[in-house]
Amino acid sequence: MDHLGPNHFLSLPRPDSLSSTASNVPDTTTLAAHDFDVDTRTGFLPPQAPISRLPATLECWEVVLEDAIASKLQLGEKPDLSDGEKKKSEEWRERVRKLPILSIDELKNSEIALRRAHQVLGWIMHFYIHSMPPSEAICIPPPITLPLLQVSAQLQLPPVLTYSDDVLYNWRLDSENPEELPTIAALRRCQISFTSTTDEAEFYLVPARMELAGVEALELMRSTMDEMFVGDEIAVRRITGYLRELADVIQRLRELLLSVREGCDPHRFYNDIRPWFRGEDSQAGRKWVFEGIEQDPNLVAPKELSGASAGQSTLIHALDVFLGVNQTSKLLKRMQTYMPRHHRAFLAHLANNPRPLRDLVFTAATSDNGQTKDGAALLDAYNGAVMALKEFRDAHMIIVTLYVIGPARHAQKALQESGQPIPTASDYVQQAPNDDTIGKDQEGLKGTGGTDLVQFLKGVRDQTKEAVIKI
Ligand code: HEM
Repeated sequence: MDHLGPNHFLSLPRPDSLSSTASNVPDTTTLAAHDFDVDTRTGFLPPQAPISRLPATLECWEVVLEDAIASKLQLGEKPDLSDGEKKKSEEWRERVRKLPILSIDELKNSEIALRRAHQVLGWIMHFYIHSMPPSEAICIPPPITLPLLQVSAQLQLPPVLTYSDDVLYNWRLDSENPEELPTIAALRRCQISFTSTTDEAEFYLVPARMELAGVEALELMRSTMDEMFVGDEIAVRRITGYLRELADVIQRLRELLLSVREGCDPHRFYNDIRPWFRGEDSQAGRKWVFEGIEQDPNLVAPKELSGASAGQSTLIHALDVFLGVNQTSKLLKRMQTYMPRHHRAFLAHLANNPRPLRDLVFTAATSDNGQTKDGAALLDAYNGAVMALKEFRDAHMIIVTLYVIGPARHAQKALQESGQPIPTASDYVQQAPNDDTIGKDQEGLKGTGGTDLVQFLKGVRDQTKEAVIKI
């Protein structure tokens, strides 16, 4: 934490979130709610490289994670695992079970150390679960259960790898200078990965670069909101300009998204990388049992755990909220609970804007019993930004087809030919039980063509398009 200024809110002593009503504890939560942990230069990414080591007393977590990476643990579901690989993986899991149960008290004063602990413990847990043979029950041992659940409670995050663990706080710079800000060009290395491949690193770095490109969008949102406060004719003209710029930024986000094809091979991604960060809800009903949870009466067993997804990127949700796109998918909403709480607060702040952009556009475009020139230009700029977001989602569907649906069909065909059981659609999309958008029909969920995933993404894309204002 040394590199953050002493007045940065993340440097202040943090209250124990489980006992924040104590009168002698400084309440920094209000302060945090004002700051939102959004940097004017780096947006939702932290301005300085995340720490890469926990305090010395927790070193054994770092070491056991390093071991997993160095020994190239394989997915337990791989059909062609050698006896040596199986043994190596069982021995590593044995080491995890024998770890001491360590206290997290030392971390409680540092948001940044807590983040690293969530990341390291989450990564160990995913290695543990997904290196197991698929026939075994999933029991997470107490040395992981207790600190992971305690750290997660402090951060108000679910005890599972999230987008913040694998993207927001998972990069490093080549520079020796800890003050150096990340740039799109400089983001070339991640901190932790399952496979140590450049494909996996690119899968994390592409969205990180998008977060940086999105800083301009956040700035445009802020300027727009300032102008909306004024609300006169000049403000309308300025907002028109900002919305045109916003459409360009979204267009750049689209190009960056498509650039994932340059560094990440779709079949390697689908077969070797993606299975590692599956959550409990993509495990065909295999429950995750958190052993030892009863040892801490403050802990509660999580109800549902989805794997990490860029769907948890606050930036994309912020674009929806700002433009007034009415997203009704419960899955999309649920993804917000996987975001850092300050970023969730940022979304809530945007959503509670007393002067919604759409209202202004509608009023300006319909005033004077007809379209004024300025009103018509604003309407055009607004619709342009909405359509840019729709085109971003079209591009995202191309990526999902290339990286998930295509390889899934390929794998399914190979399985059919080999006579083995066919996977369910839960392999393709994180399920939200009773979600309004996906898989109402359980038969549909059992389909193997990824149709539910397509329906979900199409639904979100179509709702974006519906935000276009027609007068
Ligand atoms: C190879 C790259 C990618 C793949 C394979 C992929 C796959 C998926 C999948 C399967 C979903 C459905 C929900 C889930 O299972 O999590 C999803 C949703 C989503 N992804 Fe991606 N994704 C990729 C890259 C990205 C990037 C770089 C971003 C932007 C930072 C992004 C943003 C989203 C968003 C916002 C959603 C929620 C649906 C929406 O708002 O349109 N994805 N993605």
